[in-house]
This record gives sequence, structure tokens and C-alpha cells, in this order.
Amino acid sequence: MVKLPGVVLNNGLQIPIFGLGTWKSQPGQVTQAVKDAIDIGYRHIDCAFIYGNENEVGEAISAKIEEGKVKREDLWITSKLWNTFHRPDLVEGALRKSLKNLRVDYLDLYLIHWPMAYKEDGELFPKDEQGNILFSNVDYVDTWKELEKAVQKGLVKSIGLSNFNRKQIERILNVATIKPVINQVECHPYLTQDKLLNFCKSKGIVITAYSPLGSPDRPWAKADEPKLLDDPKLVNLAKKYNKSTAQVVLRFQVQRGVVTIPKSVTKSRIAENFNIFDFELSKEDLECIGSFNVNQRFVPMTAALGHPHHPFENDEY
Ligand SMILES: NC(=O)C1=CN([C@@H]2O[C@H](COP(=O)(O)OP(=O)(O)OC[C@H]3O[C@@H](n4cnc5c(N)ncnc54)[C@H](OP(=O)(O)O)[C@@H]3O)[C@@H](O)[C@H]2O)C=CC1
Ligand SMILES: CC(C)=CCC/C(C)=C/CC/C(C)=C/C=O
Repeated sequence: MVKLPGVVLNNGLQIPIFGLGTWKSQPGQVTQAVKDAIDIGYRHIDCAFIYGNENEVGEAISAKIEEGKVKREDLWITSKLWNTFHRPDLVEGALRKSLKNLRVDYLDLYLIHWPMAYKEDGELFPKDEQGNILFSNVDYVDTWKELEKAVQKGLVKSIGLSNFNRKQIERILNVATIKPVINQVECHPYLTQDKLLNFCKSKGIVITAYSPLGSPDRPWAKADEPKLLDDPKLVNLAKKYNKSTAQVVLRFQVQRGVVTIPKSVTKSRIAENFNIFDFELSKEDLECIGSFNVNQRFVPMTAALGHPHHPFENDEY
């Protein structure tokens, strides 16, 4: 079995460079998907409270530990604090709920899922009568302080950010006593994130690429929208390496040191996506894939436009 390479974080811990995404994985399918992934060699599972399936992910994790296939310390489990729990008095409770669902007594990584806070503690997508999301004015800097406390209490080993832009990361760094280890953001050949990646590197923050395959199953995808994996330039490159298009775009990330977490509930694809450690893209082909960037977001979070902390509205990156 392939031993997964790791990326060393600014706190000395190592995150497996490759993991399984679980957004949109149906509760009835995700337990088997996570079990299959662990059998194939995955040791990193990306979860979030808002995905509504942590309990079923936890079933798989505990089954594989009980079976003796893996030990808890062999696994890297990430979860994320949802937008309605940013208020400092709600953070620990939300974290403990994810721990309980996932049946673990610590997380390897806990992220602030988005910089925007929503009206607290009721609906997960609180809306007014017109259907607009109800915002909260809690500042993510105050939320960060609570994540730091969770590290001190031993509930999480590492803490980080997701969907934060440069200015927002800088605000966190100005107050942090524990630095974020990671910023998890959308990243693929149409959104290569070069500027954010360079900025994060300069601050010792690793990038995790979400939606690395272009999130073809995102709920708002239109039937006639072109799919990243069907791009003829990528299809041609894949032929050249005798690999699938998915394997090429995943290898692209891994080769530039970006952690990547493709989602699948299909055993053959879970295996296919993992099978990227036996080939290398040439320097020219890496550059060529990088040149496909068009700053296209598949996850633009338009429902929260107008929020003062929306990360994609006012800043270039
Ligand atoms: N922090 C954040 O805000 C966000 C985090 N994420 C995280 O990143 C993960 C990955 O992103 P996600 O948006 O799910 O999308 P991905 O880019 O990982 O695409 C997932 C889709 O691709 C399909 N697929 C998987 N492997 C292959 C393959 N080899 N060939 C063809 N199709 C394939 C899957 O189908 P099938 O399952 O049917 O096999 C599914 O439809 C999420 O699941 C989540 O964990 C994602 C979005 C936002
Ligand atoms: C509003 C619809 C159609 C779905 C909501 C899906 C969801 C969990 C949105 C939260 C933001 C997001 C894309 C998170 C991924 O990690």
C-alpha cells in the first residue's frame, strides 16, 4: 500500500497531502465510502458540521478503528465550524457536537468554515421573509480566540481557516497566539490561487484545495455548464500520461505542495483518485495546467453577498 506523503505544518504536525472530501456525500453512502477509502489507504477525511453526515462518517471511523485496520492516531480528521456558531459562547458546543458525531475525542484540525457569521444558533441558513440570509456582526477574530482555547483544552490539535482572503488572514495573524496552519480554499486549474498561495506560503500557512475536480455535483450546477474534467486540453494531457483527467488535476495540486481532498462515494473513483503517486507531471505540463487559470469559482457563495466579511466581494485575493 502507498504511504501517503505528508506536509509539515507550522506547528510541526504533518497532514497527509491527500484526503477524502465528504460534502454532498449522502448519509446512506458515506459510511461505505469512508470505509473503502481507509481500506485503499486514505488517512485524511475532510468533514464539516454543515455537511449533515458527520454521524455516518463517524460510524466508518469507529468501525475501522474497532476492526484494527487503523488506530486513531493514524488518521487525520478535519471538521469545520459553521457560520451560525461564530459567537464565542457557541464555539465549544459546536466543536463538541462534531466530536460526538465523529466519535473521536479530538480533531486533528478545526477550521472556521467561512469568515461570515450568520444569525446564531437557530436555522443553519437563517433567512428573512424575502429569502435573504440573516447576517450576524460577530467578528471572526473573536471566533479565532475561541479556537485557540480549544487547542489549549486538547479538543483539537491544529486550527485553521477556510475561505479567508489575504486581508482576513492578516487580521487573524495580527492577534493570533496560535497561528492558523491551513487556509482551505477552492483550487483547481481554472482557479489556481497563485497569489493567495504565495501569500500563505510567505506566512507559513499551507493551502488545502477544495473542489479540486471542479465540483461537478455542486447543487447549483446547470446541466449545460462545461465541466472542468471534460476540458479537451486536460483530457489530452491525461492521454499523454495514460492517466485519467481527474488523476492529472489531482497530481497537479500534490506536485505543487497543495493538500487536496476530492470527494467521491464511488469505490472505483476513490481508488482512481488515490492512484496518483506513481507518475510525475513535467515542469512544462505543470506550467501549462497553471496557464488554464481564469479565476473561475464553482463555489462563489453568492447567497451571502453583501456580508461585510464576504471573502470574494471586494478584494482581489
Ligand atoms: N471549505 C469549504 O468551504 C469547502 C470544502 N469542500 C471540501 O472539498 C471536497 C471536494 O470538493 P467538492 O466540491 O465535493 O468537489 P470535487 O471537485 O471533489 O468533485 C466531486 C465530484 O466529482 C466526482 N468524481 C470524483 N472522482 C471522480 C473521478 N475520478 N472521475 C470523475 N468524477 C469524479 C464525484 O462523483 P461521485 O461522488 O459520484 O463519485 C463528485 O460528483 C468536499 O467534498 C469538501 O470536503 C468543498 C467545497 C467547499
Ligand atoms: C443552498 C444549497 C443549494 C446548498 C447548500 C450547500 C451548503 C452546505 C452550502 C454551504 C457552503 C458550502 C458550499 C460549503 C462547502 O464546504
